[in-house]
Amino acid sequence: MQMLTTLLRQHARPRPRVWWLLPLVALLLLGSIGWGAHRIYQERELRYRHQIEGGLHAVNLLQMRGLADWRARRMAEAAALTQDGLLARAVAQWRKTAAPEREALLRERLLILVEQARYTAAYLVDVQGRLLLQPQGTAAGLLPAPEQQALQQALVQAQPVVVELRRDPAFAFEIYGLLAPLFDGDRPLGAVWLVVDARTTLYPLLQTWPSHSPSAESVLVRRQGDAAVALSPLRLRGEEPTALQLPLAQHRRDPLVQAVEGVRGAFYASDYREQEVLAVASAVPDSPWLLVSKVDVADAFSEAQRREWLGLGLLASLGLLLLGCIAMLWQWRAWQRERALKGELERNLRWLDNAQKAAAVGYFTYDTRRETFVMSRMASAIFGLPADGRMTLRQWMGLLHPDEGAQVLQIHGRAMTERTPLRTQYRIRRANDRQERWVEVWGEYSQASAAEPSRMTGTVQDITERRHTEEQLSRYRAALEAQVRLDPLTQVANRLALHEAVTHEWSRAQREGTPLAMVMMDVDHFKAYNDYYGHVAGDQCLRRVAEALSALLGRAGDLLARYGGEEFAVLLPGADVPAAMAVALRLQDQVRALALEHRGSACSGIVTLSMGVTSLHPQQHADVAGQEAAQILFQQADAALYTAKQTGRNRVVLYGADCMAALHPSGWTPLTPIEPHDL
Ligand SMILES: Nc1nc2c(ncn2[C@@H]2O[C@H](COP(=O)(O)OP(=O)(O)OP(=O)(O)O)[C@@H](O)[C@H]2O)c(=O)[nH]1
Repeated sequence: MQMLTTLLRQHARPRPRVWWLLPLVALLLLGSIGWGAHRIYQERELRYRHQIEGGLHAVNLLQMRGLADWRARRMAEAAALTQDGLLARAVAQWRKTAAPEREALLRERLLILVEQARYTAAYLVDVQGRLLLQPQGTAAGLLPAPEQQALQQALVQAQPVVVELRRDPAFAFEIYGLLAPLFDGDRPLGAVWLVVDARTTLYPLLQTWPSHSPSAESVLVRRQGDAAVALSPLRLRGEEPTALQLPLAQHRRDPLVQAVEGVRGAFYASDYREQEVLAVASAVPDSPWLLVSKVDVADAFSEAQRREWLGLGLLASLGLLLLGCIAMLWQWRAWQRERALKGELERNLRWLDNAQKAAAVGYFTYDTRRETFVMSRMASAIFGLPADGRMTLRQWMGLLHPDEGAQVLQIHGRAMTERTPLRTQYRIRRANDRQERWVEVWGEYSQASAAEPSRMTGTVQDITERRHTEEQLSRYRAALEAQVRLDPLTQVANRLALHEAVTHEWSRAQREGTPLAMVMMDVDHFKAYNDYYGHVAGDQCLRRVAEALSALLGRAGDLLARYGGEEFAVLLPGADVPAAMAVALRLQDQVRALALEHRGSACSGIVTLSMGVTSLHPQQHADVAGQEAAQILFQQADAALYTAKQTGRNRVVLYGADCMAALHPSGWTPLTPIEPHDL
């Protein structure tokens, strides 16, 4: 116990106040979330950078390789021309004798070069750089200065020489030139000048980008004195390719200048538009050119982010789709479960309804706070209400039978206050047809908690038919009871009724201290009557005697009974000996007054009675109980009757000691009591 108290005290002790720690914890939490978000942002940015730099590097490398391959292929084609002995002999012969068929042959050869190898132009030139032939016919004029220089170099080196990309007034576009020298043995014959349009063959190599970024482009750049000369195909700007000349000293931060200055790989710079760009620079093998691929930083990042968002969006969409599918599946299963439950509930309700109908029992709940009944269909039908299952307290009170309304309310009120089960039957007037019906209500009040309203749940049963049957049964039983105590011939009480009355009246006599008298009587010579007049007449005689006797007895409590055969007895509560004798004599006179002829009688010509009279007083028989008193009364009256018979009949004898001696000469013997089943 002590331990419990200690524990309770510990439990009840106020806890330390830590509320001031909460803002600190919240601040720390916020700080760590912010720091985490910053770290994630930094990591993401770094990842973007690596991703973009890697992508740009790959593009630059691919384009540079494309350029190198392209140049190598052109050089190989030019070398093949130099080594073509047939071509050299044909040129030598044509130069010796300019026959038209030889010229046509050479023109054909030049045409094949233009069409198959996709050169813009192909010229045959002599060793001085004079233009001799082209696919369309003879040509006139001199090689431009750079090509002239390249021709001399080619003739000296006996191998093709490239004239790098440049602008020439004779062409409307940047050109790339090749001079393939021709020799007849060791004797130089001239050369084939191959002209390439950079726009159609070279620039497309720089325009292959995996991105739609508008600022992404690749530029060819080379040093020319103190300037960087750049050729940009201007991939997506819809403009003519431009050639830029950037003085090195003025554009130090420009990516093209930096590339010319020797920077390689990926680097960040600011271009001629003052935009921050990411650039990758690499040298094109076997050429003075550098390839610079660049993209605006903002543009590249937004594109990478867009790609990531696209991926994320795709993932999120897939996730949502999956969630949607799961939700639909869950919903479908819930719907299936609900449908099964509903089915089962409906089956149960139907079963309950049928059971209620079969038993004519309805159930209800009464809410004491709302003063409303919620009932089953059967209960509504019993009260004669619509099947919506609702009934207010006022409605219910209106249905109660006016004779019992107050009593029913009292019974309900008591059950509610004392929380005792309610078992009651009362009458109602049905709401729909105002028919009077009996109902039996069983209910119990309950209350889940103090906050909840108390409610009564119970059953109501229409017992009208049962009540009617019970009433009929009780009437029938009462009639049967009466029949059991009635003599069928004379319609007066029988021996059983007499015995019950004697016991009952003796108890009353004892209570009230009053006497109780008995007169026993017997029709004289009745055997002779039967013998003379027949049994039917005998029955009739007995009926007339009984009628006469009952007509005389008018006092409440006086009882005439047929004791057996032609014997009658009269019980006289409150009668002492004189009063009993007076009644007996009057009875005798009454029968005599009938003057029923009796030719067989030895004592008179009419029907007469012999009577024995006795009266007991509780004062003299204080300890005698009902059964015993009845025995004494019957015995004494019978003894007196016996004496009356013995002494000549047609007389009244009062019981006395001599009567008993006469009745039982060998001594007194108590009479056996008469029980109802003896009848
Ligand atoms: N008709 C008719 N006769 C009955 C009835 N009950 C008894 N008896 C007859 O009543 C007669 C009674 O005869 P007893 O007991 O010899 O007596 P008694 O002939 O009246 O002679 P005492 O009583 O000595 O005067 C019998 O013959 C019975 O058959 C009855 O209900 N109807």
